[in-house]
Amino acid sequence: MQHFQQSVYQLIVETSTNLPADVRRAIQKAREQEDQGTRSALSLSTIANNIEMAECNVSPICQDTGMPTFIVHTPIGANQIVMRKHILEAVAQSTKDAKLRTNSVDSLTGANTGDNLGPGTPVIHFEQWERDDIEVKLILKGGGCENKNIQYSLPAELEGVGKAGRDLDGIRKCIMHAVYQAQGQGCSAGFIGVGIGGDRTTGYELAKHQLFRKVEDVNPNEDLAKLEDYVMENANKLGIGTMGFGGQVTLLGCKVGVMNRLPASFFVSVAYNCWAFRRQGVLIDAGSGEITNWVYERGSDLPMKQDAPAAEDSERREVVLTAPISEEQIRSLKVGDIVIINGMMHTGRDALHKYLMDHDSPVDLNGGVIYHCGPVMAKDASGEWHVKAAGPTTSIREEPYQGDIIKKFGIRAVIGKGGMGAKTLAALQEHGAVYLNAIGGAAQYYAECFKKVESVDLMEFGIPEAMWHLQTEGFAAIVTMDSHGNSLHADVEKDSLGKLATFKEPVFK
Ligand SMILES: O=C(O)C[C@H](O)C(=O)O
Ligand code: SF4
Repeated sequence: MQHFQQSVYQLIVETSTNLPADVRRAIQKAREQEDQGTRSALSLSTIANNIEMAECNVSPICQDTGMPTFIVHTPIGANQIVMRKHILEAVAQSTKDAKLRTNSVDSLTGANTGDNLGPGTPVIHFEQWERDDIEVKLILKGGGCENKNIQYSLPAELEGVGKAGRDLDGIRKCIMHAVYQAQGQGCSAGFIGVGIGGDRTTGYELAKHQLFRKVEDVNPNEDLAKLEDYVMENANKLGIGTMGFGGQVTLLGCKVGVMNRLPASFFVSVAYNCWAFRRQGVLIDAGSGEITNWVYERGSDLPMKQDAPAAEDSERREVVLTAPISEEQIRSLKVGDIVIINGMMHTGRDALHKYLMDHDSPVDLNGGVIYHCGPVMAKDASGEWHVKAAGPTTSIREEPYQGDIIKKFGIRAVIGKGGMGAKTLAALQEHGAVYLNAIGGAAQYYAECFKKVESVDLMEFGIPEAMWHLQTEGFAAIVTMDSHGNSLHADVEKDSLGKLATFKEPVFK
């Protein structure tokens, strides 16, 4: 077992930096289905580029490397205590090497352990099997899509689709609703794992286990196979599209599992996974600890097709802005414009927004740009910081604070993903600011725009939550909420709710 730790390390690096071939094929297919030249199609091209960049840079596809969750099958009699120790060491090492973000945070104090180890993290499940080798599977599921998981207790009355009973048709309605409620916030197009039955805990566990199925497999249960096909065909009619920009492809995969339940309970649990569907596995020789095979076809076998330059779209304006930005420049922007940002950008997410409510900002934010982002950073030998992965985080979490902070500090642009709510929209209008949607998960693509790390404040919040001051060049994002009261997110949500309602009539009797 000399090489076991190194094998697990290799698995972590591969999972974080190289999407497997079945996931790549699903994304490739989505690109073929999406209308060319639309916002969703352009975003899918960026996603495809980002996948290639991550593989080439051996750096995280998305900065949120999620909750590392291992499922380990061992031969009878194998020493699981030693294996656990090696897995923890491999996790700490890959964090140190910036292959994983420092993602383990004390829930009460907010302190980041800095090595991804702590109570409950990582998650390791051991199971024995009657084979001589070891199998280690790993999923890195990010927090943003985890927040879009949902559990239904049937019977229920659901927005859009109405009554959902304790039968296959009720389950169908739950799944359609689950895709709708995620909107673009979990970085659609996504994959869903569904668990029918169990209790609240095992239902979710079953749902997550479905994510380990290969994208192209067929459910052995005929009813569930039909349900999966139905969802794959119809969820895309909701029109949510990539990142919630509207479009033809909203869902890339649907896998449903079933287990028994208690007479009183009927749970339908849905695990939503973003397009950055990072899961891989290895078979390991129990004697040497060396990898003998990969469980999922590796991504390197299927390069993502690169696009010819996108066709000119006369409807879409491209505006270059250098921070600090004036109110006049902002007022001239409208939903749909592409903005290219140069100059200084400041990261800020959950801890910073709460902090700024009753503290001064460490730097002048007048005319400034706030980026909802928790990057992966690495320090070189000379002590200089470098951005290793830096896509946007889900902005809606800052909704309680954002409007007040924009006005208090004179911020002109907020960049994030998934959109924000009515309070922020009103503040954008009142103060003269915009919300720009960046492409979630495109962490390598955006990291390249940060030419220099100027400085950092509030490091006591930990690397992802600190306020990084970044010299930026050519950061492209789309205006999805402008200073005239328009919100693409509100429009897509309303439109998709209307579409959801068309799935109200029974299908499985
Ligand atoms: O934590 C992050 O950086 C992103 C998160 O996964 C999100 O989708 O909001
Ligand atoms: S930012 Fe998007 S792609 Fe990255 S983990 Fe979160 S949901 Fe997934």
